[in-house]
Amino acid sequence: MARTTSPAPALDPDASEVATVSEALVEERSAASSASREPDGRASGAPEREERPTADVLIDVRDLAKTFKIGFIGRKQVHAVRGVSFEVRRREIFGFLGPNGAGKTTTIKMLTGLIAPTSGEAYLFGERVPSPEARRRIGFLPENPYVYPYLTPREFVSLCGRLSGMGGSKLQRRTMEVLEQVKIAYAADRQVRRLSKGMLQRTGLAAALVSDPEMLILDEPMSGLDPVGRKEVRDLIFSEREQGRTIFFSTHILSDVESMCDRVTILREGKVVVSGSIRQLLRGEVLRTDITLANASEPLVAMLEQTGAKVSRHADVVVIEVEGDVRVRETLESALKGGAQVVEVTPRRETLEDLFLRRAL
Ligand SMILES: Nc1ncnc2c1ncn2[C@@H]1O[C@H](COP(=O)(O)OP(=O)(O)OP(=O)(O)O)[C@@H](O)[C@H]1O
Repeated sequence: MARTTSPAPALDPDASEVATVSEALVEERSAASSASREPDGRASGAPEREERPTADVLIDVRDLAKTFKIGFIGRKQVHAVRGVSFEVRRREIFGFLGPNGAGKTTTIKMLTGLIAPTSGEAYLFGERVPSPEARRRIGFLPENPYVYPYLTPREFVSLCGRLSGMGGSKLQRRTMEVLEQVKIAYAADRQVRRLSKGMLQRTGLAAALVSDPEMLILDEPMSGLDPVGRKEVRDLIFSEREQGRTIFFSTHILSDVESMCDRVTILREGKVVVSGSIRQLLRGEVLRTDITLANASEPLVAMLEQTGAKVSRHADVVVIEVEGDVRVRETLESALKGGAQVVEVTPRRETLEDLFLRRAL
C-alpha cells in the first residue's frame, strides 16, 4: 500500500479571499510547532517516554491535555482535554465518543498535528506527533471539510492527491475511483459551492482516501448524511478495514458505533470515562426482561403490577417489564394461568446508548 497521504486542506468556503492550499498547510504546521517543545520534540512539561509503542499500536495517546486561553488578555482558560490516554491497534475500527464539547475534535487536532498539546504526548505509527512522515500515512477527514468553493470535487480530490506526491494518469484514475467509491462521481465536475452538506462530506471522504493511506482518521464522518449515506459510509469503513486499513472515527451516532467498532473510548469534559472493547463493555447481565402478552385480563395485569413489575398498555398487547431475569418464569406461569397469550419474551442488556447516558452525561 502506498504511504502518501496528507490531510485534506481545511479552508473556509465563506472566506472572501481564497487562500492557497500551501498557505493553509503552512498555517497548520506553524500552529503545530508554535508551542514550546523539548529538543526531542516533546511538548515542554511532557514526561519522557520509557518505551516506544509496539508495531501493532498505530495510535498511542498518553496523558494528552489541551488548555485554551481565551478572553481579551487570555486570562480565562478552557481545559478542553484533560489527560486523555488510549491506543488504537492495527486493523481496528475504533470509535471515539463523547457529548458536545467533550474534547473529541481537540484531541483529533492534536493527534494530526494541527495544534500542539499543552502536555502529554501522541504517537502515530510509533512516531512522535507532529511527524510529517507519519502524517503522510494517514487520510484525514476534518470535522468541517472546508473545500475551495470554486473547485469541483474532481479538482479538489486530485489536488489533495498531488499534495500527497501523486500525479499523472495514476492520480486521474484514483481520483475517479474514490469519487465513485463515495458515490459523488455524478457531481464530479460541479463546483463545490453548489454541493449539499452531505455531498461535501463525501468529497472530503474522497480526499481522505485518494492516496490510499494506511489509516483513516475521520472526525464525524456521518455528519450531514442521510440514512442511506450513513449506511454507505458504514459499508465503506468495513470495506476499508477489509483491505487492511485501520479506522479511527469520532461520532455521536451510537447505534453505528455499537454495530461497527471493535473498541471505543468515551470522553466526558475532556477526560476518558469509558474505554474498552465493545464486546466486553456490553457483555453485562440481563438488566430486565420485557414480556409481551395478548388477551391479558385487567385482574391479571393488576396482579402482575402488584408483584412489582412495570406494566405498559398498548393497543392490543400489554408489556410487562420484569427486573433482571429471575422472576421471568413466575410471571410467565401467572400469565398463562390467567388466560393470556405470550407474544414475545425479550431480555434487555445494556446498550451502548445506556452506557453512554449513564457514564458520559
Ligand atoms: N480554539 C479554541 N479556543 C477556545 N476553546 C476551544 C477551542 N477549541 C475548542 N474549544 C473548547 O474546548 C472544548 C472541547 O471542544 P471540542 O470541539 O474538542 O469538543 P467535541 O467533543 O469535538 O464537541 P462536538 O461533538 O460538539 O464537536 C469546548 O468547550 C470548546 O468550546
